[in-house]
Amino acid sequence: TGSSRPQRMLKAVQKNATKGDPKSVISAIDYYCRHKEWAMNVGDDKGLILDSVLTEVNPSTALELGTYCGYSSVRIARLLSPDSKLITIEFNPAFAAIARQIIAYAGLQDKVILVEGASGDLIPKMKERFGIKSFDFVFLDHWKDRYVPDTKLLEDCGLLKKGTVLLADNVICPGAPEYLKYVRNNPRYESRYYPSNLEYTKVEDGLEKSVFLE
Ligand SMILES: O=C(NCCc1nnc(-c2ccc3[nH]cnc3c2)[nH]1)c1cc(-c2ccc(F)cc2)cc(O)c1O
Ligand SMILES: [Mg+2]
Repeated sequence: TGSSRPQRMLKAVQKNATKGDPKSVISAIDYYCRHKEWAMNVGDDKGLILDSVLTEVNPSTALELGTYCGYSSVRIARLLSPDSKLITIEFNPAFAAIARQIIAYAGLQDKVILVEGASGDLIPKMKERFGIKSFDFVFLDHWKDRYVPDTKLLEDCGLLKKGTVLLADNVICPGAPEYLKYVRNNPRYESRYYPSNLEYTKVEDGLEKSVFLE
């Protein structure tokens, strides 16, 4: 059997990036996915918005739902301060295996805790397993029909505090219409849409930033 798209992406990183240099890992993936083979990373355009929100929030504990190959894990972890941590949840073991290698290649394995499993099962275990009181930042980039149930679960598990920032990818394409309705009509959130484009394409997409108010 041949290689998979994530395996080819890892090869491109090992060939074109410098070990321990997160910026070169990000550029190698963006180059490969723009010129060789599209893949569902948040990408360079939306990545700049992710970077600016992260710099503003400067989270001590961040959560990512949907690791895929680790592109956004690297984008997030490279901007975290020394004792901060990113916990990233990935459902697909094959994706997780590649993501671990890409995160390690970037030299960020000490800042990233990659957990394999379903978000719905793992979110309620965050406190007991990782000693998390609450998250300062959550990046939603997993199955789009999980955005609402997992946001509600984070609320119910007391994992959001006043000022926690949720940033959701793909609210236009593939789209998360129920999520937009949920956060935009909810007095507990202050939401704002950041227009951009679907990674490596001219198709419209964007990020929704929602601040938890209580
Ligand atoms: O499906 C996406 N992302 C999700 C992957 C994932 N990686 N991990 C999970 C997970 C992780 C824990 C989970 N727990 C329960 N379900 C889970 C699912 N899901 C996605 C799709 C597109 C896309 C756009 C246009 C197209 F024509 C085709 C595709 C673009 C994007 O930026 C995406 O993020
Ligand atoms: Mg996405």
